[in-house]
Amino acid sequence: MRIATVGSLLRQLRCPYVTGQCSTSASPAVPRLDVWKQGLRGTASLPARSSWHRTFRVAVRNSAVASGDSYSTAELYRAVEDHLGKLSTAPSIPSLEPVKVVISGPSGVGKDAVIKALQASRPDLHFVVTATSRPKRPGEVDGVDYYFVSKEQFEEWTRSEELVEWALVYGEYKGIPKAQVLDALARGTDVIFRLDIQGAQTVRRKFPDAVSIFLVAESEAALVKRLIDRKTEPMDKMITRVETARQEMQHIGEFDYVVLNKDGDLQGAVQQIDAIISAERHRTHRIRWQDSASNQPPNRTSGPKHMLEMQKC
Ligand SMILES: Nc1ncnc2c1ncn2[C@@H]1O[C@H](COP(=O)(O)OP(=O)(O)OP(=O)(O)O)[C@@H](O)[C@H]1O
Repeated sequence: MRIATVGSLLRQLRCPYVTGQCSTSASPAVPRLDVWKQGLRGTASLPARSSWHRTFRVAVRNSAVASGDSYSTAELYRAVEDHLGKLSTAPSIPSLEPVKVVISGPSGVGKDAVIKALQASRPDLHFVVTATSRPKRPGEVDGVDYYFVSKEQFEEWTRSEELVEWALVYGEYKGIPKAQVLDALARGTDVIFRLDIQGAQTVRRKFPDAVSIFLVAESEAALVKRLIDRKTEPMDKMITRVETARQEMQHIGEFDYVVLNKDGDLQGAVQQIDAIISAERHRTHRIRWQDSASNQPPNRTSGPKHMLEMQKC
């Protein structure tokens, strides 16, 4: 039996030096290259369903020997490096650009409820804490649900441009302090914004790559029932909210996704939002390639000359 190293075999099998026949086998599971060169016959089997550099087996036979031989993983790994140059151990995904997610929808649809439930299941996300001048509702915690600040303090922040966005909504200020957002993004943490329609428009203008989700109830009637049950608004304010909600529904088309927050199925809405965030996290344009100024994956196609030659056969 005549045994060659994989490297030397492949060198011998290079197509330009082959005299005689060069063909791939008919079996799609194990493409095979049969080569005759003078007195030597070589067979390279390339298992197609596994990572070829780990399982690549080469049996070399001269015309007198019927069976092949196999090599250890380390030998094969070395042979592959021999052939293609040093294999890179750099991570395939160096790092990912964090996702900015805007969750919006009409008043009473359940933005706060959804975000609270999402917080419990996704502690890895940064949930932007909005600052507001409205009074605290029972059960709300300063710094957790909102930063509750005075109108004077809020106006001072707007003057010193310390807010990503802000608005006067139903006579109260609401806005997002800048520092927490920039800090989270710098740490590579995904950021979730909870915003009304107006705020969502501003944030999308400032962060055009933000992913926006519009939350809806199953009907206008269901939305009003939620507002009534919440017992936080007097009748005149509630009517204003419902009127505004009608106008806000016209903006659905500006958003990337719509999620139904069905009555009694808060978790269903949370799961859908979770799935959207996960999918968005895996978009290829979020990969930050560190070894290229153009943010492109490194080019590793220059090495495998023999493989390319084999494919040409
Ligand atoms: N899927 C649901 N099923 C039943 N009730 C819900 C659901 N989602 C939210 N709610 C209830 O509806 C009411 C309104 O929800 P929430 O306060 O979260 O709305 P919101 O969109 O944040 O409103 P606003 O913009 O006015 O602050 C709350 O009492 C909440 O508990």
